Amino acid sequence: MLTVRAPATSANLGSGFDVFGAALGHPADVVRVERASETTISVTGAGAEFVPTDPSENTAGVVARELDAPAHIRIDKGVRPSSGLGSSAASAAGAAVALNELYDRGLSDEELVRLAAEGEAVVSGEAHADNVAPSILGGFTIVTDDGITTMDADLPVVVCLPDIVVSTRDARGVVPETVGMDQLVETVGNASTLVAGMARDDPELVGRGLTDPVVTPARAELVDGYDAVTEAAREAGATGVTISGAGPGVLAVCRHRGQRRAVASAMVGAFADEGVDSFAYQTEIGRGAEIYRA
Ligand SMILES: Nc1ncnc2c1ncn2[C@@H]1O[C@H](COP(=O)(O)OP(=O)(O)OP(=O)(O)O)[C@@H](O)[C@H]1O
Ligand SMILES: N[C@@H](CCO)C(=O)O
Repeated sequence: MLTVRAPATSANLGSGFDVFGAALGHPADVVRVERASETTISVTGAGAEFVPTDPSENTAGVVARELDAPAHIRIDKGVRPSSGLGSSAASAAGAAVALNELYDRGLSDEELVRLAAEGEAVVSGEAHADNVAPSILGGFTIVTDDGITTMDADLPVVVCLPDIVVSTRDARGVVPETVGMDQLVETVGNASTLVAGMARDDPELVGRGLTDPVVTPARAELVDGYDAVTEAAREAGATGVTISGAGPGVLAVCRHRGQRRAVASAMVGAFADEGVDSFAYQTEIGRGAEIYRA
């Protein structure tokens, strides 16, 4: 038996659609694996009722199949499904790290990310690595076809999770198929600013770099109260706000840890004013998946 904690993640970070991702200090999925002749899956925790236990439909089950590593897999969901916090990715990442260790396969970090991305494909239809990379590697990650770049980053954030469901499939459906040159230039500028900010642990630069003129405005239509919550977070001192992953989670970057409480309370209050219940995680960019009990 082996246990792995795989953290929630926030993909895109506004200007880095399908490229940027960051691991969060919490919440996390806990994945327990035990060798077996056939893979079985059981799921408990946040939103467990929405998670398939058929291994061919569960991201962790697909990882076991791809690695040819059958196991009894127990997933304790800390990351609510369809949250924008990389829920399905956390299970895939946890399973990849756990099964690699359980079966002593010796995969490299990059191979583990590719394997976990195959697990993700069962949910989104495509193998995205922008959530699984930070869940496995930790910190801030940049995923391109040519490889993965990782960076440690120390940044306080708040992620507010409204009680509405937005599936990644639906959120991808509203993304514009083309962009104008002005939007391209703005996006490149913001993405570059964000990377410089991550390298310097500078919340002002990261906050500025979260702005995105293309994907976030289209997706904001799917998140009731998004504009009001953004404004409230900024008024409470956040340097920047964006949709976390495909939504509906909303991520705000704070200047210092002590500010998170006020930002969290402002975001929850703004959602409440729109008639939406929500919960805010006061967290930070954190570590990747950890094997914490063998
Ligand atoms: N192990 C798993 N954990 C969570 N969801 C899973 C898992 N396996 C399959 N799913 C399915 O994946 C869907 C949730 O994934 P989705 O990508 O929509 O949300 P997310 O991972 O929270 O968001 P995002 O990728 O935007 O951060 C649900 O429909 C759920 O049934
Ligand atoms: N980059 C992906 C993350 C969610 O899987 C998206 O925003 O659609």
